[in-house]
Amino acid sequence: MPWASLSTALMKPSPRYCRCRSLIVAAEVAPAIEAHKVSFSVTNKQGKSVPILKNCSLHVPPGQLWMLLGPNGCGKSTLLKVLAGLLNPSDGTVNIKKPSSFVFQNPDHQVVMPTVEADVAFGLGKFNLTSDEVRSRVSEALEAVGMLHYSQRQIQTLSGGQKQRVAIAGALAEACKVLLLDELTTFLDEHDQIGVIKAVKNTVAASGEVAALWVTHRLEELNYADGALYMEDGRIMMHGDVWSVLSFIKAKQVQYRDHLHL
Ligand SMILES: Nc1ncnc2c1ncn2[C@@H]1O[C@H](COP(=O)(O)OP(=O)(O)OP(=O)(O)O)[C@@H](O)[C@H]1O
Repeated sequence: MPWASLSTALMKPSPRYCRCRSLIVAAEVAPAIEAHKVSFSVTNKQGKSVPILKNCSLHVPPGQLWMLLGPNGCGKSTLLKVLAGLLNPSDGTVNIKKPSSFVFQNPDHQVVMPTVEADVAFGLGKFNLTSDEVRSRVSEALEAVGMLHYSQRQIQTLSGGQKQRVAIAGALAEACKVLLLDELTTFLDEHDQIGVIKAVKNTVAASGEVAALWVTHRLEELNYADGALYMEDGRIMMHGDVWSVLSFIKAKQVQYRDHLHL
């Protein structure tokens, strides 16, 4: 999707964008997500190495929600997979607080058990917890994403956004420190979209230690971000406070329109 076709509705500054002080304070804290000069290449059918990620460096402090933006095919999902350890970088280093959890785009691929409660408890089997401990972790996680009232509901009766929130609760129940979220709102209507993003924002802010990196195409979602990254052609072009990144994107859109003589 070219940037000129993206929503420009939220190009005005808002108090949420003025997080410079919190960013400076956060910079003194060890990042929850850190990548240093990460590159990733694939080998094509001709045996030639094709670079997908080029020298990407980033850091996300604990207790913050950051967004990763950029045009289609620039490498956002690949970067998220490298951060999650699903792909090995060709070069560079990744440091992520553990446990971390990757939540995918399609809500129907996230949930595996028949009821909400059973689904959130599903990943806890490996921890050797008592049933009281499991119940307490499941309730706290569902409460965090605003889904406690749904604990006995059949999964198939939930909306897409509610399924995403259950998937996030599953990660929280496992005490994950990092949430890597790949275009969660793509298949959701506006109401569900806002519900999921608020659940993540509130969870991250209330925990003070969970960090989330959220891939999106929707500029309006930046309203909820503490910081942002903008990628193009496998490179991170901007990394910092939301207002600076938005200004950068806006300048890009103007350049693009001028180029097309619009
Ligand atoms: N295994 C692979 N083999 C060959 N090319 C790949 C592979 N994985 C990713 N790519 C290419 O790398 C580029 C980046 O893909 P990626 O899915 O990370 O982009 P993206 O920014 O997430 O895109 P979108 O916004 O469309 O989801 C694309 O050109 C894609 O075709």
